[in-house]
Amino acid sequence: MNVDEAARVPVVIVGAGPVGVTAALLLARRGIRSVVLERHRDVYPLPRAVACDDEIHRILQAAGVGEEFTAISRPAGGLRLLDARHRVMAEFRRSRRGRHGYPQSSMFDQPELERVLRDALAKRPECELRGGVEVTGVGPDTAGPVRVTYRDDTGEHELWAEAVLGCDGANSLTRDAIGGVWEDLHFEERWTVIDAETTGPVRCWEGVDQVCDPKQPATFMRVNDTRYRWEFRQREGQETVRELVAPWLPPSYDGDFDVVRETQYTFRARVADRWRSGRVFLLGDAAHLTPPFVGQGLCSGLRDAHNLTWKLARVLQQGGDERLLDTYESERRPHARHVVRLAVAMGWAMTGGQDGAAAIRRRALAAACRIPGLTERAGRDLSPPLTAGPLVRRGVRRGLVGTHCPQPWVSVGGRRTRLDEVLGDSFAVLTATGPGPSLTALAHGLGIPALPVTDLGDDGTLAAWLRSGRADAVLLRPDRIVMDVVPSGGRDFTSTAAWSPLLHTTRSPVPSERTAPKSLLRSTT
Ligand SMILES: O=C(O)/C=C/c1cccc(O)c1
Repeated sequence: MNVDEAARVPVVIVGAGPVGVTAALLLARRGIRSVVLERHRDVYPLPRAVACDDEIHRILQAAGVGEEFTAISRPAGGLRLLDARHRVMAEFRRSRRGRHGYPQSSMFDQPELERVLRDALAKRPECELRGGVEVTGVGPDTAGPVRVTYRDDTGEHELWAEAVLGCDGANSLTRDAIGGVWEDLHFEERWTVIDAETTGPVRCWEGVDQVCDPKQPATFMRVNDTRYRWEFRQREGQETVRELVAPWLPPSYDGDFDVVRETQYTFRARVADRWRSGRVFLLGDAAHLTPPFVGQGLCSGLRDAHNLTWKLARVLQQGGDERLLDTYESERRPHARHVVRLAVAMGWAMTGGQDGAAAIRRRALAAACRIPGLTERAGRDLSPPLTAGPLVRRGVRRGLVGTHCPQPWVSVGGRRTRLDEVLGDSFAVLTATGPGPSLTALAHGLGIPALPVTDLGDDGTLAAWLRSGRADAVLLRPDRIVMDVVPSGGRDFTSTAAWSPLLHTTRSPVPSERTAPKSLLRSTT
């Protein structure tokens, strides 16, 4: 293999959409350089994704743009299912303060989010964005660096990367390059998506409405002060935009109403059958396509970026165990598949059948949604715990393992901040009371903080959370997912022997931007 040394780069990211740029930022904050290759020269100006959940806001915090995202987003009230006459059948309320420390659901304009991400990228010396280029080849993936070829105005070029992240969307060239094919989860419908600006009195609430009318299923939401999104399943002899949106406007409304975008989409439910070949990975729409009915398409992509980047950084920079990389697909694929299936189920509730049985099913759904607590549980389950694996050590009880640690505000050294800022970007142990000698030794050996939650000055969230999982301590991964627990009354983690080899590295870590404060690391000695 003839590798041009001047063209070597640790990571090539194909695609500068939100997933690709977030991945670049997350790698940069761990000191990993990347080149991002993008077809368009600038941010694509039209709206697409409009919603995300609090886990995603926390990921954006990890990427360094949490506050910027707060500034361009607004908390959303939740999701309602309406019948054909727009009467509320069920309501899934979202809190303004979710477990991740942010509103459980937020609305935003995708070009604004992309601008925030690109501005952050431009400030990173570790990242280089090459816009206006067409990627022409990835791989083949053999031992050693992966060749990526691309074309621009000046001709053909190549890069040699330690790893390639294919964030190149539904028609991914990277997916083809690794021989990935779609698994079809059986949903395919043509919908019209309308984004409009108006200062008129649009009939709406603070969340998303799904109109469960098999004759004309529709989605509606307010995105910001003057921007609205409608989605309608296409039907024979479709009406004009003004006819379609008429039920949301006063009769004979003749004020301002500007259609920012009207487009036809085929909503599909698909998951790629493989997400990785050697050091080539698929993320975002290259790996999964989610109908938009639960607002999770982009969320899944950003979860991919968060899941993969800490593992990749550990392998590339610290000589971490290659088996860490196997866990990307084994953790993310079932999770994304679950979310796609949820979206399909929602689509079914909105569109499924016009016969008597379908009407009864819809009434049963509405009745079920009135059972106290059910809608909250349904809301939480949008992002299920990770399935068990080498980095998710689940024993007999499911408990906290595979779930996220909540992120309350904490006070450390007189400074009030969010928990993740204190824990840093590495592993961490949280204990209900002071860590005993064996946990102290373990944390010290791994160079990670071991913190009694009683020292963190939060509002009791963390202690209550540990109690709820009957855990005396948890081992948190860098993505803040619980990897293992010390059960109440136990002395040690349930399966240290199984996971500890995966945590050891052959090189000392390059300090990440969010290294836990020295004072906290000292508390383990
Ligand atoms: O479940 C929620 O809070 C939001 C759901 C959502 C968001 C955006 C678009 C949708 O069709 C659903």
